[in-house]
Amino acid sequence: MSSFDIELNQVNYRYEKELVLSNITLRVAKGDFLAILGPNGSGKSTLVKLILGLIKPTSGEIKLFGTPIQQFKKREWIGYVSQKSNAFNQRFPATVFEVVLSGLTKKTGLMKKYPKNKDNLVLQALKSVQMEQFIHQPIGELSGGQQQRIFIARALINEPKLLILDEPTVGVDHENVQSFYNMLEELNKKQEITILLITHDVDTVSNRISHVACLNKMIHFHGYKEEYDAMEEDVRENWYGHSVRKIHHKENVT
Ligand SMILES: Nc1ncnc2c1ncn2[C@@H]1O[C@H](COP(=O)(O)OP(=O)(O)OP(=O)(O)O)[C@@H](O)[C@H]1O
Repeated sequence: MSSFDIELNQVNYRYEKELVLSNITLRVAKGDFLAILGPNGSGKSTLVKLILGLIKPTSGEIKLFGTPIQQFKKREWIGYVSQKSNAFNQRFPATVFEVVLSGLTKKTGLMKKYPKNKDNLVLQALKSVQMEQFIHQPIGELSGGQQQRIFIARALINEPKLLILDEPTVGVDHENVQSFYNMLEELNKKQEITILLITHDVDTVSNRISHVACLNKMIHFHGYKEEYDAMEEDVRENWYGHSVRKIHHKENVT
């Protein structure tokens, strides 16, 4: 069995006439914490849609946990949190418990009921994101950052091996962004969950990630975070299309 959680080989994708992703070859190993960087419209969300199986590549091959995506059945191994998750208004009629439970994909029995230990599963997922004290609260009463943690718990209830996050800190205030990334780091290091994170927030997340991939229609760089840090600024600007801030990760330690 392949040691890669995600493997893309020479993947192309076009919407109508526009080639959005070109010759993408990318491998994400178990335990990697990969940040995908790229300017607006560079194909980041399209790449995620391909990995989630929501769209099919125009050409090329995608494997998940060593299995071609067409045959891959273990959907519960992959948790996904989008940037728009944290958008409930105050009156949304669901509690934190209900939102987390709704993420459970495996149900038991003929009638597809929730398992007997469902309360415990919800509690464990909430503990992983340090939100267990909010279990009975209406979701709409939580802040954007807290809601985003609840959506991560919703993904964690299936005990995924891989977590995909599309700009999860959009709408999260600056103070809470650091603790949000601390939590992701813990999930990665302690629970050994592989993380693929789309972000513009390179500076803040820099301490936590192991790898960086720079995408702008094609993969311009994929390697260890240290190699990315060592790259000259003008090289990065070349693929990014405009100036990008250099990472000073040691200054960001909390
Ligand atoms: N459903 C669609 N139909 C046609 N073109 C699309 C569609 N979705 C995205 N595109 C185009 O594909 C390109 C890549 O879009 P994508 O959303 O993957 O980029 P992105 O890197 O996620 O952007 P952002 O950072 O702004 O979210 C863009 O040129 C976009 O206009």
